[in-house]
Amino acid sequence: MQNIRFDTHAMRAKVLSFLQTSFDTFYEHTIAVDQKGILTWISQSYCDFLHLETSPIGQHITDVIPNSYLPQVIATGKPVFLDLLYVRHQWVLVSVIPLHNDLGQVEGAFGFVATDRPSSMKPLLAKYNRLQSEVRNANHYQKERTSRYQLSQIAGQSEALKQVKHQVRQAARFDISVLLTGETGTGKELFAHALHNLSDRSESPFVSINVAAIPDTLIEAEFFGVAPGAFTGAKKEGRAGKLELAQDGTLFLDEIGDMPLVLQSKLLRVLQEKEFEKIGSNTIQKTNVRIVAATSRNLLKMVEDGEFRADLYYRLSGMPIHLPALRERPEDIEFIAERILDECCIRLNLSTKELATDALERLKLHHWPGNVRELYNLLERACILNESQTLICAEHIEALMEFRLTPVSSSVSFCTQSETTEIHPPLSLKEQVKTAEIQAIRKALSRNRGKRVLAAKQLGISRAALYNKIAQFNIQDS
Ligand SMILES: Nc1ncnc2c1ncn2[C@@H]1O[C@H](COP(=O)(O)OP(=O)(O)OP(=O)(O)O)[C@@H](O)[C@H]1O
Repeated sequence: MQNIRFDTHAMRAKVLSFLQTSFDTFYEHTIAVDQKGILTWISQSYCDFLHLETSPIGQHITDVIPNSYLPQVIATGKPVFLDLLYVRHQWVLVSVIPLHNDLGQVEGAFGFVATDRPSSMKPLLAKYNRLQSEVRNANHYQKERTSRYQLSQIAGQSEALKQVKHQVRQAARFDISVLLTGETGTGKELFAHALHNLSDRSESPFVSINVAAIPDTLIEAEFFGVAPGAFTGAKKEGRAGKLELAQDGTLFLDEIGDMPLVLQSKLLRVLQEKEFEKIGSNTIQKTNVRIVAATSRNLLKMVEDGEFRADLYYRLSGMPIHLPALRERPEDIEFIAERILDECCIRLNLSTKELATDALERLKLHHWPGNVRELYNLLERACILNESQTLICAEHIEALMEFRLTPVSSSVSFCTQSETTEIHPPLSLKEQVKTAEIQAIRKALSRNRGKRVLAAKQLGISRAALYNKIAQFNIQDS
């Protein structure tokens, strides 16, 4: 059933009426939109499920179900069969089919929810997750070159996030370089995947390279590849670099601020000339990739300080997109937290959990230096430690927040819950946060005997972000 066509209006009306009744019988919920995505019909059961008090007929589908597949089906004319969709804090199994007119043009689409019952979804979701992880393990090499996330999977309803999504959609339409900036853990990599998936290059590879994670001595080989027999010890058959693997697709350069100056010049040449040479080769290879770069560092400041090439900066930032920190969009915390709780419970095979109102309020008060990654780690621990609970409360959250801000005398100290609290005039929030970060970093470094990679992991931030903070706060290794 690729599409539905009708020879006459009368037949169309008859068939549509028949289909609506049948679908209403066979499926839990049904919905229909016109070619502009405006809702023309919705079953009462779907209204109930969505907790809609007034009829949504006449509204745009994304105002009712923000991540619906219907706009995609209208745009592409291709159906979606039995896919998972996250609606009203739970997964549902949906199908969407386009409706074509006599000229073959899409004139609307039908959506069906096959089931919304968590009990019947659980085995399916568990199997889905298991299969996904098997595929990941079995085909890790290939996986590195595929893009995993869609824009609709990025949770959040804040104006700031909507603006970012809009910019990503726009950037995806044009073949320009994109520079994603924002603090660690704000979702830069997630958006890079989504951008690739939305672009015309989505059928080609998505290849990522974390510049900060590769030693300077190896980065050129990783980037450009090595010609056969280039040097003693090199593989006889040579090795393809990430640039070559990303041919026709997207090359994601994470932590671009950590790129050595020598490689910056070479990357500039790739961007300008669209060609490169493998290490140990004189042959020039043509390249066709879209570069999406990301950094949590202040690249403009690095340009001023002579640490980053100005010409490369402007080449990379064809479309600069800034991701706001989580603390700047507290209204997103609820959506993201619920998504994380569901994901964690399914992945860890735990009973379903919800967030209590006081827990949400507590989460909104936190500063989130590690942004969504930190939130993810905290909620994952909350799920594990409160395995038998169905409600995650403020006290569960509080217990996991390593440092509680407690003003003591003229300075800020960080007490565990068992320590007493004195009330004194508080310092500014900025000062308190800074002190908290310094304390947290010192503690993580000392716990991990100065090993920064381990400390960064424990803090839920990237290695590069940790290096930045150590320099910024002038923290000495003890
Ligand atoms: N809006 C969101 N909805 C759901 N998950 C999110 C969202 N934003 C970020 N995440 C999750 O947070 C984690 C960190 O995201 P990501 O790695 O994309 O951040 P980043 O900005 O690239 O971090 P870094 O600068 O440290 O590399 C990932 O697990 C990602 O899936």
